[in-house]
Amino acid sequence: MFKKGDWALLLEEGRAYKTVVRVGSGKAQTIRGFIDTDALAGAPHGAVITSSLGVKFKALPASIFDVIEHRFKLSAQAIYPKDAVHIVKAAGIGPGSVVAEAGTGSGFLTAVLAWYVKPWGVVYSFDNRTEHMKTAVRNLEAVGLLNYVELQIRDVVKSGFGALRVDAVVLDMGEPWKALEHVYEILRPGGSVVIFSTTVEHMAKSVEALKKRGYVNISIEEVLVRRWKSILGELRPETFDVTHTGWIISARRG
Ligand SMILES: C[S@@+](CC[C@H](N)C(=O)[O-])C[C@H]1O[C@@H](n2cnc3c(N)ncnc32)[C@H](O)[C@@H]1O
Repeated sequence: MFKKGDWALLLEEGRAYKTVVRVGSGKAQTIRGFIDTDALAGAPHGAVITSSLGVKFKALPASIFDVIEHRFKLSAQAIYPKDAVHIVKAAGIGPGSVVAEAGTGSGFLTAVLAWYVKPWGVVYSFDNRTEHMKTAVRNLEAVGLLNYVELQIRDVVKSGFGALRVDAVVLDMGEPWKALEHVYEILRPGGSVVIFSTTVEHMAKSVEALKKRGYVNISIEEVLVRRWKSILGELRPETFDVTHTGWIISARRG
């Protein structure tokens, strides 16, 4: 049953349109008319709700990825979910992990990291720009994950990460190779560093710096996801899709 404050995924009946609304937040505007989200409070999962334009939606509990995709605000280029979950795997992150991240940006990746380290772990997340941090706070609050994140305004190239000891470090920032010296100081032996790079030049500099600093087990991976139409009689790849995002470079502190 939905309760006030839950996120609901609304699937238009018979069509591909979907959106996410917050239960009990009054009228929510969609391209199919207004939804009375108060009417969802107390309704069972799977209930049908009708918009002000008479369009019917099936309401299901939204996943963390539904909320990130439909409701997070963007103030810097964000990591796509396909890359975020692969970063989690590459860094060996799980419940209880202690992770440092730079930069926070809009907190898309931070939310995914926090989702995986909870309920015992923590994500220390750094950004040198206040305006991005404000967006991240708003996004993390929206999904109830702020308690698992320690945010700090800090230039990690100039000032490092402070006195931390972490299991993994994730870098999605300009010139991450310049932060690797500080990463080494906080990473426990055997811990993982993961760098997200969007260009070949960026990737080459990161790999070179990892080798120079003695990191081991360096690996470069790219996550390619091809979406297909799920309409019977039209089962084929989507015509338009995201083609390139970036490379995930991972290494261990030896
Ligand atoms: C591409 S965005 C990160 C997006 C984030 N991973 C997400 O999924 O929302 C890069 C961020 O790195 C921050 N940044 C760049 N250089 C930095 C530095 N030296 N120290 C800390 N943060 C830095 C920028 O301010 C920016 O917010």
